Amino acid sequence: MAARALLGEIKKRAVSCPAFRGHYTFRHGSTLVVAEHEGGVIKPPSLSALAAATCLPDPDSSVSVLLAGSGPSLHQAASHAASSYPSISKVLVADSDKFKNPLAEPWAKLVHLVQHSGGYSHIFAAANSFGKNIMPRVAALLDVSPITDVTGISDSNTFVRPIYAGNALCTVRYTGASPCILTIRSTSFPALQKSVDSNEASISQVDLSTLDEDLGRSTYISQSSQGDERPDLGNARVVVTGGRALKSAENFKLIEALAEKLGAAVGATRAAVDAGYVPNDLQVGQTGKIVAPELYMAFGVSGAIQHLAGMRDSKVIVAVNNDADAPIFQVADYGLVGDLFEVIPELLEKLPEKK
Ligand SMILES: Cc1cc2nc3c(=O)[nH]c(=O)nc-3n(C[C@H](O)[C@H](O)[C@H](O)COP(=O)(O)OP(=O)(O)OC[C@H]3O[C@@H](n4cnc5c(N)ncnc54)[C@H](O)[C@@H]3O)c2cc1C
Repeated sequence: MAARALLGEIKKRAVSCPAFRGHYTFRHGSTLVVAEHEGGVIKPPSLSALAAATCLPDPDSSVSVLLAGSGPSLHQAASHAASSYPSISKVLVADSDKFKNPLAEPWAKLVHLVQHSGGYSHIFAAANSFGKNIMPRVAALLDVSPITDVTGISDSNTFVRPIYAGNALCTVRYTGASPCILTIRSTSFPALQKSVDSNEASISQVDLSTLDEDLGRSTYISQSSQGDERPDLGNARVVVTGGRALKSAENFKLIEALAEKLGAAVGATRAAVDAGYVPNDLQVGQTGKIVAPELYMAFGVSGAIQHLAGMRDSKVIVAVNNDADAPIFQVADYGLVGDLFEVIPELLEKLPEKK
């Protein structure tokens, strides 16, 4: 590629990637994205990891995506990925019951196997429960140090990640051996969009004949999550969160009723989770989920630093608290000093019925 065209291509990538913070440097290699799928499509957090992978400023690099599991939905997801996203050059499919559930041991061995044959320079996954479960084990098997929770990419070896519960951003340079393993904060990289142009990435089956038979000691038992009628907390456009002030699981139903009316996901503080009002998969914060919805409504939430770490990137924050000095008001765009037991019933009464 002529130098001018090459530079143009790199600039184009930089412009299309909002989290690209860097200079135009070169790398040589290819990238693997370990992705989750559901219902025949790649899940949104993995699409964010794919978007991040396209931010690496090397026009000659290729992005492969690894999908694993079994059944028709795996193959549907592979065809969909291969035809919908021009930035994907190859889809690798590992079809086996061993990967039906996201258990870290078999998945890590799979990624290790794929890395062995592909020699990727970078391996990406979302920093959600899937990526956080699998990638540290992959890094240990490959004897490299992972960089977690990346929010920005400066160049192919330099990344930005939050520290001190999101109160500071740290720029880190990876100087270890290949591959560079990264987990990506999905809220910092808008999910890769489907293209109207048709794409024909190749689809290949991963040869599992050399996969280690000993796939670890963990056994999958079951998975429970919020009902299908509610949007997923990590990707919802609106989140309604309740804190300790709700006082009981029974009262927390007020938050659920409001979320229902707004078509929102329900969130909770750790204090509300610890008190048993709601299960811990609803916790937002440093040790819970990181969310960045268009609207975040917090009721009876003090705004502890560990909670803010999980929601401060929300576009509009609304807080209702009966203490005018509550720290949540420092990050809120709209604040109401009031009693949530009066405010929520009034909102429920005045908001129109969900269509
Ligand atoms: C290592 C570590 C990790 C943590 N991780 C997380 C995390 O991921 N997520 C998280 O949320 N926390 C986390 N925490 C806990 C965090 O420090 C706080 O304790 C927690 O967020 C407080 O929850 P809260 O706001 O519901 O409760 P409180 O701090 O008790 O606040 C309740 C608020 O409700 C208001 N209030 C009371 N009654 C009413 C009423 N009737 N109407 C309106 N307002 C009312 C009060 O004024 C108060 O501001 C972590 C702590 C540690 C040490």
